[in-house]
Amino acid sequence: MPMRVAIVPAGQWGTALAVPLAENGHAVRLWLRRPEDVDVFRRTRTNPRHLPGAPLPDGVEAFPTPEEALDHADLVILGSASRGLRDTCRAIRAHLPPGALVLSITKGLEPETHLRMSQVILDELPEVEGRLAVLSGPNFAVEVARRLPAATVVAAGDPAVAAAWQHAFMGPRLRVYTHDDVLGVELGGALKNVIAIGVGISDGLGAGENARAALITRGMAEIGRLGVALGASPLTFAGLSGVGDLVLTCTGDLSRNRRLGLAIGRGEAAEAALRTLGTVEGVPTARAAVQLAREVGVEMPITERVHAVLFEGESPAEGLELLMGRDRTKESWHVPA
Ligand SMILES: NC(=O)C1=CN([C@@H]2O[C@H](COP(=O)(O)OP(=O)(O)OC[C@H]3O[C@@H](n4cnc5c(N)ncnc54)[C@H](O)[C@@H]3O)[C@@H](O)[C@H]2O)C=CC1
Ligand SMILES: O=C(CO)COP(=O)(O)O
Repeated sequence: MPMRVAIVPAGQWGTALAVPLAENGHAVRLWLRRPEDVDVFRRTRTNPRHLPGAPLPDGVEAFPTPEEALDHADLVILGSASRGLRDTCRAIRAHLPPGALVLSITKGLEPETHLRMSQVILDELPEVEGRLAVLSGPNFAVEVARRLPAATVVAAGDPAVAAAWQHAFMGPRLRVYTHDDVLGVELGGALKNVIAIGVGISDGLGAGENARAALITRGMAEIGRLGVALGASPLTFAGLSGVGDLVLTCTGDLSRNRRLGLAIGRGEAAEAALRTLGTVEGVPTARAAVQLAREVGVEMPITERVHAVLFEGESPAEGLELLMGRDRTKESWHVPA
């Protein structure tokens, strides 16, 4: 049955997700935060600020206010970067249709509170408890918008909620799997961005392909270690939202996190790279992840080094040397009792 879907706000990822939804016959409304972007959309049917060169199908409309975008919505997608998610929740609260299902597509941890994105949403919008799901997986927005084949995961506490989103999105170009481990799915999507910065740094330094594979694999180990300590199921990290997204982001040059790392590894200024790249979620997430890992007493050596390079003036070469010089250990996801 065709539904009304609001994407609030629609950045690169939210705009791309309008494509499979509209192709499934749903009426999609985008909230574009700058009114001039709405004018451009109405003339060109594109969102050039966030997703240039990707014309959107009939059935997608753009509006300058959340109120208009959310009017009679059955399904609501929160599409902000992590830094704007709280403000987004506050901006939509008064206009959120009662009973609408809500989906988080944001990958990150809040630096000040270490909360996952679904926890931030519930903090601001407690009334959506039971109606909230998260989507995460190996998905570059530009490829989804170009209708290249992709697979992703929707996780929710209530299987019927996850199934509703699966039904809304699933089509010939997008496979959607459901999951019940919200914590594990969200952590995989958030923490892999930090490792992708690390792999980019290593590649930018010219450390080689052996180093890249080692960082990806040991990165998975430390993500799993933190995840399990926090209560996630270890097998979640073997799935699309875990190793799937980690591999994509660490190896795909479309990744902004990887590209930030590449720039740093080549000796370029991080600030300049960040200005060009825009949203790079691994930066704020690195802060939260390091503190969270210390709080629960698990080691995240790669995340620690990325944090030190980003925020403590450590050089990429020093970071690599420190990783290589760590004490001998066994290969495990060992979590202290
Ligand atoms: N672009 C991609 O390929 C994918 C992105 N994601 C995730 O989706 C999330 C959004 O990323 P993109 O759409 O790529 O970023 P983007 O930079 O294209 O869009 C960010 C959106 O957040 C809004 N925003 C930024 N600061 C805000 C604030 N202070 N208050 C309210 N709104 C604010 C912007 O207006 C824009 O609509 C990120 O967490 C990212 O990790 C997930 C999968 C794929
Ligand atoms: O999450 C993503 C791919 O799954 C997008 O990666 P970047 O945010 O690094 O571009």
